[in-house]
Amino acid sequence: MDKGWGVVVVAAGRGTRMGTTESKQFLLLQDKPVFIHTLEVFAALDEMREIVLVTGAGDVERCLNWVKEYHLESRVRVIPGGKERQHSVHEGLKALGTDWVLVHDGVRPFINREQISACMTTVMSGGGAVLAVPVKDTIKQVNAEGVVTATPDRSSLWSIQTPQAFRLSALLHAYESAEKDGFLGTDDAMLAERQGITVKVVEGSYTNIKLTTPEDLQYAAFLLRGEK
Ligand SMILES: Nc1ccn([C@@H]2O[C@H](COP(=O)(O)OP(=O)(O)OP(=O)(O)O)[C@@H](O)[C@H]2O)c(=O)n1
Ligand SMILES: C[C@](O)(CO)[C@H](O)COP(=O)(O)O
Repeated sequence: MDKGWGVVVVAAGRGTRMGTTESKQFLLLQDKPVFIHTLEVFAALDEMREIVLVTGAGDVERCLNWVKEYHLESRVRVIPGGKERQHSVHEGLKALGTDWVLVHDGVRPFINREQISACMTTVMSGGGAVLAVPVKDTIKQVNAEGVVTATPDRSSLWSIQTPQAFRLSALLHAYESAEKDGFLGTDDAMLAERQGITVKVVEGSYTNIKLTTPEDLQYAAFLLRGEK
């Protein structure tokens, strides 16, 4: 029997680039913590059998309190993460018992049901599926002296987002292999690609931003006024 879908929502980072005292996943947008906005999107999907929130060891308790405050306790488990995003995702994957998994950044609160469904549909035809948008700027490779060394063809460049969808067993294997080899990637697909897994992009939206630097907060507030 198919054990369905689970999602790992990672929210164990420190948000160094945001520069706020409070970690960015706990900042309030319209009086609600960023990660709660994110969780609510997944919790509203009936097909999401398991939802695991991964947060800092010292934040588990307050996350559980928020989860209760927003009536998500029957849907969401909270576990501690690790030093890097990859370690946090790995902990989340180990906590799941589903056949399929989505990995999503807790600090991407503008994900929507249609984009999640598109990733789920795509991955079920094989390999992996990641939400992404074509890059809009010209991209240049620049060396340590600030000199341009290459201008890659923009038509083949995509900016990669989350969710990233896989068969759980395949992604777990990729994570174990990366750990054994001491390989650290910046997204989940990189680890799958190392295993020869074909990863497809699913065209998403430029509004599925990752809250990373301070100006993202103003844009997020603007988006929220229009969307929610
Ligand atoms: N050890 C870590 C590091 C990151 N993340 C999560 O991974 C997502 C994307 O990471 P990023 O934007 O880099 O978050 P931070 O690591 O918090 O930011 P920074 O690199 O600026 O410190 C975030 O939801 C973040 O909480 C995590 O769960 N565990
Ligand atoms: C996974 C990710 O959000 C895809 O864009 C991104 O790679 C996370 O990277 P970061 O270095 O943790 O910001």
